[in-house]
Amino acid sequence: MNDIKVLASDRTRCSPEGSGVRRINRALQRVFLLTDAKHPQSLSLLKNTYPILYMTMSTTSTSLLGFVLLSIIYYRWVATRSRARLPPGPKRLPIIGSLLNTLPARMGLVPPNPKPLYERYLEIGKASNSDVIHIDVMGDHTVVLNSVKAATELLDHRSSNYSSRPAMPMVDDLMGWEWDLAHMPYSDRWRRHRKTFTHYFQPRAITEHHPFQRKSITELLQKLLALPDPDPVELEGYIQHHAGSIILRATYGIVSPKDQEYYVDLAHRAITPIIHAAPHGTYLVDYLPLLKYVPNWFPGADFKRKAKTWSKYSIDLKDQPWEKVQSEIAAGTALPSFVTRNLEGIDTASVSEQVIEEIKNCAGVAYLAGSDTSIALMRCAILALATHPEVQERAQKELDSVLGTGGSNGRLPDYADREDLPYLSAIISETLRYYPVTPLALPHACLEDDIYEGHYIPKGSTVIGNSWAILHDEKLYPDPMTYNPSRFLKRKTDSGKEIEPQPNPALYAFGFGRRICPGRWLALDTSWLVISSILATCTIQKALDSNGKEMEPLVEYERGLVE
Ligand code: HEM
Repeated sequence: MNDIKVLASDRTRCSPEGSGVRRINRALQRVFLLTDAKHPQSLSLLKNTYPILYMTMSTTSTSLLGFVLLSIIYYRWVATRSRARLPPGPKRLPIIGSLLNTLPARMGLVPPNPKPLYERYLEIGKASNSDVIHIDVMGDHTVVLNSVKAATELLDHRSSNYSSRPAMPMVDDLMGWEWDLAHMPYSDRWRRHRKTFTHYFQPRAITEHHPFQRKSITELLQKLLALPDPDPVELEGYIQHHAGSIILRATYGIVSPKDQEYYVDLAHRAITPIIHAAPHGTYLVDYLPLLKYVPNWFPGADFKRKAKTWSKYSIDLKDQPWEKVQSEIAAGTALPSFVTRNLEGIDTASVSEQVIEEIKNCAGVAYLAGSDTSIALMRCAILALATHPEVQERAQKELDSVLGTGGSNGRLPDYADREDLPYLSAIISETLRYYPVTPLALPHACLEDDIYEGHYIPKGSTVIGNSWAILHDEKLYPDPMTYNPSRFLKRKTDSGKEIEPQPNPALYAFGFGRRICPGRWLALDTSWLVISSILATCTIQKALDSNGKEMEPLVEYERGLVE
C-alpha cells in the first residue's frame, strides 16, 4: 500500500520509539448534486401507498415550481444581458449560462473533472488572458479573482462593497448554521460578532494562551514517545486532539481529557458536512434558493433529507459545550476562557438575550473554526518534512544551535525563541503557501454593481479570491511548484547582493479584506509550537515497507473548503 507513514526517530531531547501520520486525504470535490438515485425509498413508498395523490401532487407541484424557477432564471438573464462587458469565462448559453458544461458530470453521466477547482479557475483565466473570470449558472454570477492585484483591489481597497457573503441556503437555512459569523452577510449583526470574537483572539490577547499551549505540547510529546510502534493513525489522532484541546481550553476552559475527546469528536462530525456542502454551487439550491421550500419527499429533494440529518450537529455544537461551561460557572469551577471573559461583569438576568446569544455564537464559531483548520496545516507541514529531509535537517541544526544539544542539556523550544529560529518560521510560511488549507478562501459577495478594469461585476455576485493561484503565482513566488522555505529568508547572492524575502503568504492564505480570518494568530502560534517541538525531539521519515524500503507518500485531495 502506498500509505504515508512518517516515522520519528531519536533526537537528543528525548527518544521516541516512533510516530507517524496517516495519509493526507484530499478526495475529489463534487460540484453539486442534481438528482439522487441512491435514496429512492421514500419516493417509492409514496408512489405505492398513494398512487393518485402522488401523481397529482408531483405533476402540479413540478409544473408550478418549474414555472417559478424559469421565470427567476429568465429575469436574472434579462437583468444582466444588456449591461457592460462581463469578465471572460466558460462558454455560456442564453438564460442557462454555463449549466450544460457541468451537467453531465453533475448527473453522474461522466466522471467529474479530476482537477481541483482552483486549478481549473486558473486555467480558464489563462485561456482567456484575464486574471478575473466569470461563471454564470442560470443567472447566478460567480467572479473569480486569480491575481493578487485583482484580489487586493476589490476585496481590500473596495472592501465596503465586497465584504458580504453569498446566501448559503443549503448550509445556513437547511443545515442551521446561520448563527456562524463566517456566513453572516455584511451587517451590524456581523460587526458585533466580529468585534466580540477579534477582541479575544487578537495578537496581544493570545499570549494569554501560551501557558496551556506549553502544557499541552508536553502532553503531546509524551504520547508520541510512548508509542510502541510507528503508528500513523495514532499520530493523526494525537495532533487532532492537541489542536482541539487548545481551542476548547481557550474558548470554554474545558480541560478534562475525556471531555476534550468528546468535544473534538463532535466538532469533527459537525464540520465534515459543512466542508462538503459549503463551496458555492455544491447543491442546486445554492443557485436557486427557492428550492429550499420543496417538500422533503419531492423528487430530487435528497439534499433536504441530508440537511435535516446534518442540522442536528449545528445545535449540539453550539449548545453542549455552552451548557457545560454554564454549569461550571454556577458551581464556581469554571476556568478563565473566552466565555467567562465575555460574561464577566454582565448581569445575565438583566442583559438582553441578544448579547448572550452573540457570546454563545462566537464561542461556537471559535470551537468549530479552530478545530480542523490548524490540524490541516500541521499535517501538511509533517508531510512536507517527510518528503524534504534536507529541510528537516537544516531546521534541526537551527534548533540545536539555539536550544543546545545532548540529552538533558537540550530544552524544548518556546515562543521566546521564535525570532532566533527564522528557518522554522519559514517552514510554516512555506507550508501555508505550498499547501494552502483553504485554497479558495471563503466566498465574498458584492453589494452593488461595480466595474473593474472594464469588466462589469453584477450586484450580488459571489466573489472568490483564488488563494491557491496567488500563492503559486511565479511573479510573486519564483519557482512556485518547489517547496523551499528559504524563499522567506533574507539572503545574499554569490555577488553579495541582498535578496528580500518573498511576500508573507499569511497575507493571502487566510482570506482577504474585512473578512480575513480573525483566528490566524492562534492557528500560527499553535502550529509553530507543534512543528518546532516535534522537530526538536523527533526525526520524521517516510515509512518503510516489509523489505525495509521507503514508501512514497500518497497524497490525495479531499475536496471542500478545507483541503
Ligand atoms: C491554518 C488555519 C486557518 C486557516 C487557513 C483559516 C482560513 C480562513 C479563511 C480563508 C477565512 C475566510 C476569510 C475571507 O472571507 O476572506 C477564515 C475565516 C474565519 N476564520 Fe479562519 N482559518 C484558520 C484558523 C482559524 C482559527 C484557529 C479560528 C478560531 C480561533 C478561525 C476563525 C475564523 C472565523 C471566525 C472566520 C470568519 C470571519 C468572518 O467571516 O468575518 N480560523 N479563516
